[in-house]
Amino acid sequence: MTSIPFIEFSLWTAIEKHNMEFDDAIKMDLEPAFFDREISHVPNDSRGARKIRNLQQEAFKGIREFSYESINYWSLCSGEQLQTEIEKSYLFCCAKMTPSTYENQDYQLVSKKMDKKAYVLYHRTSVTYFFKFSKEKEFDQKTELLTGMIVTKTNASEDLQVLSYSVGAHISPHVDEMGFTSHTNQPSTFRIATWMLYLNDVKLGGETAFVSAGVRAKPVKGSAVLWFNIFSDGTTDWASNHASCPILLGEKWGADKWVKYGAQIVNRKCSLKQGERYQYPVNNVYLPVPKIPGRN
Ligand SMILES: O=C(O)CCC(=O)C(=O)O
Ligand SMILES: [Fe+2]
Repeated sequence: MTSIPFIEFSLWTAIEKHNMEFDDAIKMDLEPAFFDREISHVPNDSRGARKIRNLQQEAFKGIREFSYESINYWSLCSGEQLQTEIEKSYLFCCAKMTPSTYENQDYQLVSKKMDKKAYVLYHRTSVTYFFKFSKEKEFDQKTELLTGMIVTKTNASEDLQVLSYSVGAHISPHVDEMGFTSHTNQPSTFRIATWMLYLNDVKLGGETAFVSAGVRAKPVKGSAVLWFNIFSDGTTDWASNHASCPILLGEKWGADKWVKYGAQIVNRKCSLKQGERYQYPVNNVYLPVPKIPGRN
């Protein structure tokens, strides 16, 4: 049987080894795995880790380019405010719903169907599972109502993907759709938009961090975030680059509904210009489209 002193010894050895390597490496692009060190305040934490993090954060403050995605990732996850007032004013509430009419029903719809066929990937330490909702249109109809997009038609959206995160789990920065940027799949299958639901309240951490847009969404049970992944010419919009911050306390449950490009063609015009963002009406008024730093 393993003794407590042996576990303690192993733990301290691991921490020391980690710190030594960390201080040697002087990494400019830290992996998210290093991220929670600052927050959990591991005793004898590496001084190098703290110093580098603070220096980087100071140096790259406000620069939200692709190459600084890790820095922006921890900054957002640590609670830093990266958006300007003008940028903040572009965010709006799609629909005001009372939690009782909306979130409870979705939560039940989801939990009723859960089974064990979930999987984990390295850069996503959450567990994910796709539901077969082919016969249940109720959820898709609600999504349609709330997003103003076409969701219920055949091939208009993917099956709901449910995500479950335990303590420490995270998803690294990524985009949900590469569009014409990297592959030659049928454009109709592109994930034009992501509609992400939060199914529980997370005690600490677990925010969705938009590393390029410089904003994070706190998981609040019954709320959802909608964002577009591609420009109207079908190429990647790197402003949609996002991640899930590590869970520090509690657990996180979420669900992604990916809406497809093909089905939207009737009410969303293609653009003749490169890199143009979609415009969509809020209370029948078309809002200005913000310029957000992307990859280039
Ligand atoms: O859980 C989150 O906040 C983000 C999830 C996500 O990015 C994804 O499933 O693609
Ligand atoms: Fe994603």
